Parts: sequence; C-alpha cells; structure tokens
Amino acid sequence: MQLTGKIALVTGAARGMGKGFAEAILERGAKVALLDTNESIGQETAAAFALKYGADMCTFVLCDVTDKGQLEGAFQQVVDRFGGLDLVVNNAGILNEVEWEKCINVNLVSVVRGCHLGLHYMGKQNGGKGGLIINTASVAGLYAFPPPVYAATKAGVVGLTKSLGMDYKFAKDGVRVNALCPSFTATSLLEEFKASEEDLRGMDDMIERGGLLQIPDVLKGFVKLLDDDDKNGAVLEVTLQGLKYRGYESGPWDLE
Ligand SMILES: NC(=O)C1=CN([C@@H]2O[C@H](COP(=O)(O)OP(=O)(O)OC[C@H]3O[C@@H](n4cnc5c(N)ncnc54)[C@H](O)[C@@H]3O)[C@@H](O)[C@H]2O)C=CC1
Ligand SMILES: CCCCCC(=O)/C=C/C=C\C=C\C=C\[C@@H](O)[C@@H](O)CCCC(=O)O
Repeated sequence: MQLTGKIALVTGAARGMGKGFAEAILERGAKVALLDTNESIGQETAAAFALKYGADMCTFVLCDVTDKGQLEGAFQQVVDRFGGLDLVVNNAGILNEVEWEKCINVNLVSVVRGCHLGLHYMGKQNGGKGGLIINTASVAGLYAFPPPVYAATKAGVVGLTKSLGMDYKFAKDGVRVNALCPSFTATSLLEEFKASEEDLRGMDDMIERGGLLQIPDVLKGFVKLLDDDDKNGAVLEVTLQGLKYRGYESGPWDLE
C-alpha cells in the first residue's frame, strides 16, 4: 500500500509491536492514530512521534478495545480528525489464562469489532475507498502453544482473517485483510502474562529451542504485508528462520 498521505489506526500502539507498527507507518508518510488503554505511555509515545514526524501526523486516543462504545467512538474520532481511514492494524493483545474471558475479549472479540469498523469506514459498499486491515495473530494460532485460551484467540484471528480475505468479499468492499503471526518476541507481553507454571515451563522450552525475536524482526513482516499489494486473506509467519506465507492449502470446495 502506498502510504503517503494515507490515514492509519493502530490498536495497542502505546508500546511494543504496535508502537513499532505505528512508527513504520509514520516513516512512510501516513498519519497514525494510536489507540491504547495505557494513557501515560500512549501520550508519551504520541508526543515523541509528533516531535519526530510532525504534530499533525499522530494522535493518541485513549481506548479500551473491549469497550464497544469506546472502540466505535475512537474510530469515529479518527475519521473526524484526519478525514478518512485507509489502514487498520488490530494489534492490542494480552496473555492472561487466569482472566481468560478478558483474553478472549481483547484478542478476538475486539479484533472482530475492529475488522467490522474498518470495513464500515473503508468498504466501497459503504462509500469508502477500500483499504487494508492487518490483524496481529501469532504462530500460537498455527502450532500447539501451551496457554490454551491465548492459542484459541490467535487461531480465531487467523480464521477470521482468512474468511474476510476471500475474493468475493474483496470484490464488494475493496478491503484486503491479512494476518501477521510472529513467534516469541521480546516485549512487555512476556513479562506481564499470566499462565500456569507448567505452561511457563513449556514456553521456556520453546523459546530455548526456537529463540526470541526482537521487534525489528517483526517489523520486517509487517512492512512486507504493507508492501505486498497482491495479498488478501494471507497469513505471514515471522520466526528467526525468516518470513513465510502460510501455504494456500486448498480443499474440494475450492475453485480450480
Ligand atoms: N510478544 C510476543 O511474544 C508475541 C506477541 N504477539 C501479539 O502481538 C500483539 C502486541 O503484543 P506485544 O507488543 O507483544 O505486547 P505489549 O504488551 O508490549 O503491547 C500490547 C499493547 O496493547 C495494549 N492493550 C492491552 N489491552 C488493551 C485493551 N483492552 N485496549 C487497548 N489496548 C490494550 C497494551 O497497553 C500495550 O500497549 C498482541 O496481540 C500479542 O498477542 C504475537 C506473537 C508473539
Ligand atoms: C510458538 C508460539 C509462540 C507464540 C508467542 C506468543 O504469541 C506470545 C507469547 C507470550 C508470552 C510468552 C512468554 C514466555 C515466557 C517465558 O518463557 C520467559 O522465560 C520468557 C523470557 C523472555 C525474555 O528473556 O525476555
């Protein structure tokens, strides 16, 4: 996607991957709204971006993505302020197997809503110009991963993305929908998750074998999804072995 002059919205953008995604978008000349529940860090991040890229290029919107009204209001606020919407990054996520319903609400329910809102504002059938939605899933949605509810939410995001990315839907709405599936990445998520001791040991073993990504590694995958204009319903894995689009497995129901 040619981002110069475009308008983007990133959830969970105060820190971590979302902050990196927002900066990658700013570097390409688009305006970005940072949505996050963490007001202090979010305002700090937005101020730093405004200093670097221009005060009119970035804004922070306090938003708990699990609150339907707040998320709808945030999208409307961004469209009112910047005059449109071209790119939505549904990135906010937590790993919390204790408050597992909250994990489902943040990681899956809010991503469904974020996709619906993106389609509402960008969809050609609604008078929009078309656009791009990138959902942050995880390799936890593709392979066996110890925390079960977190894994289920990420598998849900992968399924949601593949469905919304079907050709006949793009023909109607002109919005491409793709998923980014990073492996373990050194962010605050690793420090703040709540999982059982046995799941923690399982993850430790996996990190020992599979290694730990740094945010710049994940940004390579994000930028690839920004640049690959022919991809829709695509799932891009990011591991220390590099970037890999998941195979397009076909079934008896697929067109030749
Ligand atoms: N760190 C890792 O190993 C991996 C993370 N992911 C996914 O990447 C995404 C970003 O996570 P990280 O950058 O690692 O974590 P992070 O904890 O550094 O960033 C997550 C951001 O989301 C925000 N957030 C959390 N709940 C929210 C809510 N209800 N409303 C609005 N904002 C909320 C947090 O305040 C934070 O700024 C998540 O979806 C996560 O599941 C995927 C694969 C690996
Ligand atoms: C193969 C599936 C990978 C999926 C990764 C993902 O989506 C989220 C992972 C979130 C948390 C992982 C926590 C792991 C914790 C412990 O292994 C801890 O020792 C990690 C220490 C990290 C560091 O040294 O900074």
